[in-house]
Amino acid sequence: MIDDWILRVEQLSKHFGPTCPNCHRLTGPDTGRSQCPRCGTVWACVEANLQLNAGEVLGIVGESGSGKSTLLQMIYLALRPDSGHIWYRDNGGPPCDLTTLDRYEARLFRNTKLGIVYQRPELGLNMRFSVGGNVAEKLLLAEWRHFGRIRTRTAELMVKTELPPERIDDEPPTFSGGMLQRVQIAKALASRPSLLLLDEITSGLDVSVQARVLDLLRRIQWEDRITMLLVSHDLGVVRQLARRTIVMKNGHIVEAGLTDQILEDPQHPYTQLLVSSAL
Ligand SMILES: Nc1ncnc2c1ncn2[C@@H]1O[C@H](COP(=O)(O)OP(=O)(O)OP(=O)(O)O)[C@@H](O)[C@H]1O
Repeated sequence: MIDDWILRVEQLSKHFGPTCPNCHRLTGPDTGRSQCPRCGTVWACVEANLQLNAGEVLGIVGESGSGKSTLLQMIYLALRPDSGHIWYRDNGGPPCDLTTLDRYEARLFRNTKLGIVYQRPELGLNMRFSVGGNVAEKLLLAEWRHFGRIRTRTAELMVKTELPPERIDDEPPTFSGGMLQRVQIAKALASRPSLLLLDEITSGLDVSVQARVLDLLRRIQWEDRITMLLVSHDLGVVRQLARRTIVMKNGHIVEAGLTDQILEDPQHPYTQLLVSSAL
């Protein structure tokens, strides 16, 4: 099981700004800052390491600005890291460093092997396309060419994500908030990705709607054994899905371990604060 990894992130870093010799001393969890007060550089993600095993859900928690989305966007190959590696392997095959892919290879990888769902549906969906059009967009980018098969796959995905298939030609603005998240999930799953990235997908939803989306993800994970990376500022959400969790603060991973253990016996003072505020 230990060796059953599909994604391994090594020393991954990203900053925004010019940098100066004081940056490292003046930023990070000990200082409570991500932004260097001398030169203004934001250290969004610093030397992050993580491993995702096939079929598991890994949670990433941390306050706003701690670097969760930056880390996710680098893994989604939408943001180039400054340094570090993102190793990927299929079924125990030879590892490939995704940071070495050119733009065309990265786009194809993203469209075939990865799916992403955002907090804001307009980031994941084309709001002027119908549900069918959105799923077709993803599948065409993954090099599906047969219209009939695309249509059948869309109807299948709508059933899977508990959307009425007769609404296949309706546009996103006519759906409710919870339904929009399910449309995003349908689109993200279209090409049967190996890894599903979830960025604050239940934030802003009513508690009952949130519970239904989380139930759906739990069922999908159980049925398809799909590997998921779940980003949330809410430990309560992560606890429901993720067996392991990493905690980020000011661009750094400050704690990692089994979610239950983190909740019961948090080690880092910041995690202790997170846990006490979640209780
Ligand atoms: N393109 C950018 N240019 C400059 N700074 C950026 C850019 N993208 C992110 N940042 C900064 O990097 C830091 C980490 O941001 P990030 O969005 O990764 O945090 P987060 O933990 O996902 O927060 P949130 O939950 O609010 O999205 C923040 O200080 C943010 O302002």
